Amino acid sequence: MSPKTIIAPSILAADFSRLADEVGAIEGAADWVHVDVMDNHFVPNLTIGLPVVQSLRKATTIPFDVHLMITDPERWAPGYAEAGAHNVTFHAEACENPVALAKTLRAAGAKAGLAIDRDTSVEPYLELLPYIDTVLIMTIKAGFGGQKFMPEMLDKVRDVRRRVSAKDLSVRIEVDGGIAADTIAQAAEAGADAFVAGTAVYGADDPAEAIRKLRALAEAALPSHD
Ligand SMILES: O=C(CO)[C@H](O)[C@H](O)COP(=O)(O)O
Repeated sequence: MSPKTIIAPSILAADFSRLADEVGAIEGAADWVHVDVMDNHFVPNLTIGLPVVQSLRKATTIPFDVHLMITDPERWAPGYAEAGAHNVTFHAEACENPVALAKTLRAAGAKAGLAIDRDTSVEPYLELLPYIDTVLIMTIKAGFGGQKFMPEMLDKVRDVRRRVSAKDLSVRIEVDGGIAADTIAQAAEAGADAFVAGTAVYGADDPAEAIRKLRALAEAALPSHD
């Protein structure tokens, strides 16, 4: 059975020279490792790509939650599924046919995620929910860690949660950007059940303890979706 709440630390805030150790520090505490892939086209920042993900996959048993902030996800996303990613999330703004790509990812053995950036309305994508496994709502503008959480993005979370409940769908609602001890409860109350946290985990003295605290705060605030 899947856990009620997913905490997914983002390695964007980790020390890239010691990635295997940084992932080791959250083993046993994190549900997923969130891997931010940026191409300096879709977003004005450049991080890591497939070779690093393939190597890091061998260093941990924690499922990978790959977030592709790239153009042309149709070309690259299947490779991450083949590399063993649990979820592969691509951006709605970068993809012409999200349902087709979701099918390809599922056929390659991964869950399919659809990400919605700050300036994109979620409304046109609600009808696609039956075809995807995770909706990732950006609570910042995609591209950089350490930004301030935008509570106004939570209306999108509420809209998705309403549709998921109304249609009795099995879709995770993930939030990403500025998630920390002082913001996670609001996101959980709005209906999120998966939480990406970079700075709040890797900026803490004890990343595993930071995850436990975030989980407790989220679960205390989580409404019942039954
Ligand atoms: O997708 C991202 C940036 O585009 C990161 O996952 C996100 O910013 C997490 O970092 P932080 O918790 O520090 O905000």
